[in-house]
Amino acid sequence: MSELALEAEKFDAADELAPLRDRFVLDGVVYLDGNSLGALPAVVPDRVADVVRRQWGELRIRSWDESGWWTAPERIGDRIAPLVGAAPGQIVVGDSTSVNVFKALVAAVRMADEAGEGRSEILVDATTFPTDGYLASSAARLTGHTLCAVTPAEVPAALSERTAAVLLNHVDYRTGRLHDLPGLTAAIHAAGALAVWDLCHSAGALPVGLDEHGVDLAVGCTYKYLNGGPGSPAYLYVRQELQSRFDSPLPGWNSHTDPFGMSPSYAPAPGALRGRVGTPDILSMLALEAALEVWDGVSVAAVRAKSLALTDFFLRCVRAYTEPGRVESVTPERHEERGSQVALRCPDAGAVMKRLISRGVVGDFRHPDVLRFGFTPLYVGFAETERAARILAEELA
Ligand SMILES: Cc1ncc(COP(=O)(O)O)c(C=O)c1O
Ligand SMILES: Nc1c(O)cccc1C(=O)C[C@H](N)C(=O)O
Repeated sequence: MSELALEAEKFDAADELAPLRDRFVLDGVVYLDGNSLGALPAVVPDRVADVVRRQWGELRIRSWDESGWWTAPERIGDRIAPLVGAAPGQIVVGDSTSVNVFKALVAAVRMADEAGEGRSEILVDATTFPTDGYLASSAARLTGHTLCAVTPAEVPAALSERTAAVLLNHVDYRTGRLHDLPGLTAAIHAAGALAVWDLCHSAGALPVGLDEHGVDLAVGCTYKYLNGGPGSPAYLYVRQELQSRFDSPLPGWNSHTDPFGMSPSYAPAPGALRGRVGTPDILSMLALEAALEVWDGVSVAAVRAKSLALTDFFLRCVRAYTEPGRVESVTPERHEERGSQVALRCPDAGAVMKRLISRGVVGDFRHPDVLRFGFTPLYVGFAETERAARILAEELA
């Protein structure tokens, strides 16, 4: 056994999160793709069966009240809140991340407009996951603002008295770079603008501190590190002090203060409920609620510590096993700048990832030349991390 393999055994033996793996349905595959689709939590299948057979099949319409269907978006939002550092009453679950990006950004721009300072520009992360960029462009056209794409590092210099809102990714989906949410939020506020953060690649992998850092609005998906399942609903955070000014661009009847009053005129509900739109997708939403039970008793700080240990160890193994220069890591070395993934560049990344998957090491290929490995500390261990690096080196040889 190699020295690194022995080291991995010691790390696994000392890993206080290791028992959590039993809360998931996993096989012998090394699953390093939880940043695209989290693994299935073991409680989910029976819960979904109960929702379908009993709540829907037997209680039928009564379940909107008796099974808590109607209030699921805010109840599950409160379950996500501690994972992203938010007090209750500020998060609703529903719709996709894309839709929530639109709601959050347009609402932010409307708040800025309302202040009457003539702020005419939106800044968007030039390195963003594409959907945010497309939606920012549409939001800018709809609100009559100009859109300026800058990298997160360029944001402080790009801010001005013209800036209305800034849309940023907390962790870059391609490189795994963790951006400075506290520092950038403070800079955005100092310029008098609003900060909207996309937490898709950070929530469930590291502490976010939404309340602590005064983030204005945030969105995120639940199918990555929150393991909610394919297409599980996303969430929208609206800071409490801003909720009364949150003017949704999608004011559906579910966000009406009296939905069953069936009034022809719209009057928004108080609080985070304003972020709701239409009827929630109950099957996905209750699968997510069950999935969130894996977090019972788990500290995000411990998850972060293990995530950094795993990514450090993977980088060490890759360097030890792979011919120098064969791959180049585009993931920052500094812990303060690293999310929960390692991204390695090589010209034949697409073909290499196909071979890796066929050998039971599942990561992602991201266009044009990135091998992406996501580390979900709740179920990934050190021995399999070493094995992944060893098989990768064989495939790169
Ligand atoms: C940063 C980021 N934003 C948004 C999305 C997509 O959101 P949606 O769930 O709407 O497809 C993803 C991944 O799919 C993402 O990585
Ligand atoms: N949402 C996805 C999907 O529906 C199919 C395949 C992948 C995804 C993803 O989530 C991709 C992911 N956001 C990424 O960072 O690449």
